[in-house]
Amino acid sequence: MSFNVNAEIAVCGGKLLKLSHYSDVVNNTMDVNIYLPQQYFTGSNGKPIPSIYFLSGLTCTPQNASEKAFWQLQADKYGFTMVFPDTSPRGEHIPDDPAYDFGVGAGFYLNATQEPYKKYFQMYDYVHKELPRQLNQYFNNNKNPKLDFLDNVSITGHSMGGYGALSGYLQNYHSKKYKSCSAFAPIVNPMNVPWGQKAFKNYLGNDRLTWRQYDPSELVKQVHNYGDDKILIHQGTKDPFLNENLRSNLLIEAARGTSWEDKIDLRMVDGFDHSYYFISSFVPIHAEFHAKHLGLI
Ligand SMILES: N[C@@H](CCC(=O)N[C@@H](CS)C(=O)NCC(=O)O)C(=O)O
Repeated sequence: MSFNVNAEIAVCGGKLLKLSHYSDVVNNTMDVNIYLPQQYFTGSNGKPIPSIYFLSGLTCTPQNASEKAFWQLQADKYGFTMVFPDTSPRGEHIPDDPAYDFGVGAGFYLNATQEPYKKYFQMYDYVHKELPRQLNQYFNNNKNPKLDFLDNVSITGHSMGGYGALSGYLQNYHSKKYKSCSAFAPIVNPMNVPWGQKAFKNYLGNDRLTWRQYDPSELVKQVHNYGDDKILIHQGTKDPFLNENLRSNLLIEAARGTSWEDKIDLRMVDGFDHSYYFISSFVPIHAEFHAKHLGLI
């Protein structure tokens, strides 16, 4: 398994690598950006450098967050690597939809079971399994890890990617795959909102039972929080998608009476919209939250 280095860009104290590689699970070439913090170059006291995976929202490539979220300053401050995966496979041959909310740029971080999507849209296995394995192999040659992509890792994301982070964290909660999870303006209950219903119906079929394995508001009822773990969420009050598609209060309601009650720290922030102006404003708080769980502070 190998990566092509398409660009190596000096940012803050480290380097942003724009990579592409072949994914066997999505049967396609995938782009991914990695920010290596300054500690990678100056030394991290012999400890492997942990990673945070940032899952982006609808229409995004790995570039949006790399250019506009300002994670790099935080990565240098605490000493973690950032991984920015793409939101779907891309290319003329990838089944798409005329609208921005489905198909290319809208993989919804799940494993499609329906034609014609299932051959390529296996984004759950890609993000949570194959990509970390391939990164480990490429950067560490499977020994003496200098960069930790597998064990001491956390996950976050925005909008569709916020849902992807919550869903992936909860689905892998019992194996402690992720040390912590946060989200910016996530779709918290995809089964019950238009963006999610369109995606789940087309990728997973009409049987709503199969949708539940991915829905954060269902997963909080199924997955027991045995470790007093908290999830951090920021949501802007002037987000144009809040009332129809994001509906963050539904997660709080779903968690009521479960082991996640009072464990979801939803912070409604006055006047913020859905954009990277909003995301970048709260990245420092999320960075500190994850840095604590990754043992960096
Ligand atoms: N108005 C957007 C709707 C989609 C959207 O707002 N996407 C968010 C994620 S859900 C985003 O991050 N867009 C790219 C950006 O702001 O850089 C479009 O049609 O492109």
